[in-house]
Amino acid sequence: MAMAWGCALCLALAGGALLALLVQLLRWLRADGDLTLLWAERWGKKPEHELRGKVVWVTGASSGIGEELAYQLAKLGALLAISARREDELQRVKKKCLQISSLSENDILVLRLDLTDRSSHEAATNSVLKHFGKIDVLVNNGGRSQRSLFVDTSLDVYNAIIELNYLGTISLTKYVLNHMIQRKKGKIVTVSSVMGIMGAPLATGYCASKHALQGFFNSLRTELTDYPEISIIQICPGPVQSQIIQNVFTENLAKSIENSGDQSHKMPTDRCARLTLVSVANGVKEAWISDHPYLAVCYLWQYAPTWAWWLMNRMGKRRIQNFKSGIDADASYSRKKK
Ligand SMILES: NC(=O)c1ccc[n+]([C@@H]2O[C@H](COP(=O)([O-])OP(=O)(O)OC[C@H]3O[C@@H](n4cnc5c(N)ncnc54)[C@H](O)[C@@H]3O)[C@@H](O)[C@H]2O)c1
Repeated sequence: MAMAWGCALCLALAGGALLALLVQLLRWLRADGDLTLLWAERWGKKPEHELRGKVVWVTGASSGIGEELAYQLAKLGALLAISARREDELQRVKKKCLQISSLSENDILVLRLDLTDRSSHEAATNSVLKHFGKIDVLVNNGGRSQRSLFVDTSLDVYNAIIELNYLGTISLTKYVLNHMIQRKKGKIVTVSSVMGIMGAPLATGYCASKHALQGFFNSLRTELTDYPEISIIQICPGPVQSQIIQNVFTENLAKSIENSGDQSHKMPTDRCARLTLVSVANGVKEAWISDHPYLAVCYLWQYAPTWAWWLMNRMGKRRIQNFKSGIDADASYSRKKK
C-alpha cells in the first residue's frame, strides 16, 4: 500500500516537473503555437503569397475568429465568400473588408447560411461556385461552445451541439469536397479546438463535438491520399477573444449565459487568425494555437495522458469554481489574470 502511494506521489511529482519544464521551454520560445506551426511562421510560406487571389469561403464570419479571418484575408487579396445566419452583420463585415483592402464589391460574396439547415448546403455551395467559378479554401469556422455541467443539461442541448458543430460542418464539407475532387485540389480548413484534443468540465458536449470533428477529418484525410493537392487542415485554438462565451449553449436551449465574464485575458483574435492563415498557407495538418498552460497541456495530453488527467482534474475544479462565481471559466490560468 505504502509502495503504491509512493509510486503515485513520484508519478505526480514527475508529471508536475515535466509540465513545469515544458511550460518554461515553450515560454522561453515565446510559444503560442505548436512547434511545427511556429517553424512554418518563421521559415515557411507566407499567407500573403499563398492566398492572394484564392477563393476562400469562411463560415461563422459575422463575429470573432471568422470575422477577423475575413479582414486578414481581404487585406492579403483573397476573394471572399462570407457566411453566417445574420445577413446585416455580414454586410457590416463586408463593408469593413472593402475599407481596409483593395478588393471591390464583386470580390466579396455575402451568403446567408445556417449550418444546421443541411438541406440548404448544396444550393449555398452552388451559389459560391456560380459567383467565383471555384472554391480554393473552405474554412469551417461557425460553431458554438457550452457552459453547463452534464448532470444539469438537457439532452436536447447535446443534440443541438452535434447538429451544429459536427453534422453542419461535415455536411457543408461534403458538397465543397465534391467540387475539390473534380478539380483535384483545394483546402478544407476546420476550426476545431484544443477541446478536440483534451477534455474539460462544463463543455462535455462541446468537447465531444470537437473530438468528433478531429476523428472525422483525420479519417477523411486518409481517404484522400489519391488527391495529394487536397489538404485537410485542423485548427485547434485555446481560449481566444471572441463572442463565443456570449453565444454558448447552457443547460437548456432557451437559456442564455447570465454573465460571460471578462474575456480580455485570452489570446487576441488577430493573433489566432494570423496563425490560422500561416497553417493554411503551409498545409499544417493539425495546428495548436494557444497561450499557456493549454498549449503545454496539449503536449502532455498527447504524450503523457495519465499526467494530463491528473492535472486536468485540478484545473477542472478551478474552472467550475470560476464559472459558478461568475468569472470566465479559464480566468485563473491565463497570462493576464482577471
Ligand atoms: N474563441 C475561443 O476561445 C475558441 C477556442 C477554440 C475554438 N473555437 C472555435 O472557433 C470557431 C469560431 O468561434 P468564435 O470564438 O469566433 O465565436 P463567435 O461566437 O464569436 O463566432 C461564431 C460564429 O459562428 C456563427 N454561427 C453560430 N451558429 C451558427 C449556425 N447555426 N449557422 C451558421 N453560423 C453559425 C456565429 O454567427 C458566429 O459568426 C468555433 O468553431 C469555435 O468552436 C473558439
